[in-house]
Amino acid sequence: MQQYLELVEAALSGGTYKPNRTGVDTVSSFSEHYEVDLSKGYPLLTTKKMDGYRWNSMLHEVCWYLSGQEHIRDLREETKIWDAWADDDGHLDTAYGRFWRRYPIPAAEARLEGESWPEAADQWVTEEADGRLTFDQLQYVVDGLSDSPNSRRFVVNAWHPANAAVSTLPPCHYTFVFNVQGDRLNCHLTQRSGDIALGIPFNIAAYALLTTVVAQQTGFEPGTFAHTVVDAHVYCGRGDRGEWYADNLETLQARLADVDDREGYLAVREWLEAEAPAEAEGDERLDHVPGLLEQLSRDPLERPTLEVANVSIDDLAYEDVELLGYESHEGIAFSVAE
Ligand SMILES: Nc1nc(=O)c2c([nH]1)NC[C@@H]1CN(c3ccc(C(=O)N[C@@H](CCC(=O)O)C(=O)O)cc3)CN21
Ligand SMILES: O=c1ccn([C@H]2C[C@H](O)[C@@H](COP(=O)(O)O)O2)c(=O)[nH]1
Repeated sequence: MQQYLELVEAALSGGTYKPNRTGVDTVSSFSEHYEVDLSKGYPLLTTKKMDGYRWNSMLHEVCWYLSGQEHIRDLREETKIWDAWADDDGHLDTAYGRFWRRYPIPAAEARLEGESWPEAADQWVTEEADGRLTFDQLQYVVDGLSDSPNSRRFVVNAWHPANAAVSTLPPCHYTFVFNVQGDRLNCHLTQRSGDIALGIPFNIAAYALLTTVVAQQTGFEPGTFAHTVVDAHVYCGRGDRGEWYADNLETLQARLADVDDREGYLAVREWLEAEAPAEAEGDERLDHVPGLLEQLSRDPLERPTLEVANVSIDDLAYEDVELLGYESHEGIAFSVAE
């Protein structure tokens, strides 16, 4: 997908050096945006291998979101990608699916005079085992798309400000809006923070799949996936390796400006590996820049397609989604900054 390569190129060429809470530094760019037409195929990256275990992780992650579970006890049987952020019981402080499917409704005593809130018996409201009321934002949107497709209120929000202020990892992709134009269902995702090498390829695949599923369930064609990433960053390593970029980013960017064909990115990578201090033992591949330069040197291949069984968002399971006609370049290993 050319748009992804342009995102990588934009962040590396225009970004600034930015340390952050993880201790793994970044090259970061503000407010990157791109759009993908889903009618032209499924935007699973082809410039690195995304089928096999990566596809498995991504698809189980989407099924976990749809489940509305607040824990990863089922998800961690299938993939380790969320393990580092959960406790031994599988509790996770990041509420994606839980807020999509079970957003908290204020208790009766917390409501102000004149405010409108649904009651326990109302549509899309669940009375939880302990009596709390929650709201199913995703089902509300799916039903609304069928009943009043021209509505401009199809917002699903995973951000709760008070929770986000104390959460160990508040949601990164925190709000999305569906919007119908003609027979096309479009989806706009806003992400506050995006790990370009590891997180974003999964995020693109997940929301393109979600849009395809919701379109199928509501009788629309999958339209455009639009993605805004507020802090779009490339991790560039820990310690001396990360700090090297503080002094050398300008030179790297001058070299990138001189690249005039894909091969040229490999020469930049060679220069970087010769100049930058080696990554310390245990920190290998926390610098994502070399791997992304390798990716920039590769030509995107034809997009695959998706075949999704006709099942509701409640029932969607791993076996219901098939990836067809996928071919890719080799996999690239990156380590995750915790
Ligand atoms: N730094 C960072 N980047 C992220 O993308 C990220 C976080 N933290 N924290 C929370 C979640 C967890 N996510 C992750 C975590 C790990 C991989 C990862 O290691 N991906 C490997 C494949 C691993 C596998 O499927 O088992 C890859 O090569 O894509 C991807 C997304 C996305 N999020
Ligand atoms: O779906 C996801 C989840 C997480 N990320 C990345 C973005 C950041 O690199 C980290 C989160 O760190 P913060 O300090 O909370 O921003 O995880 C992603 O890209 N996609």
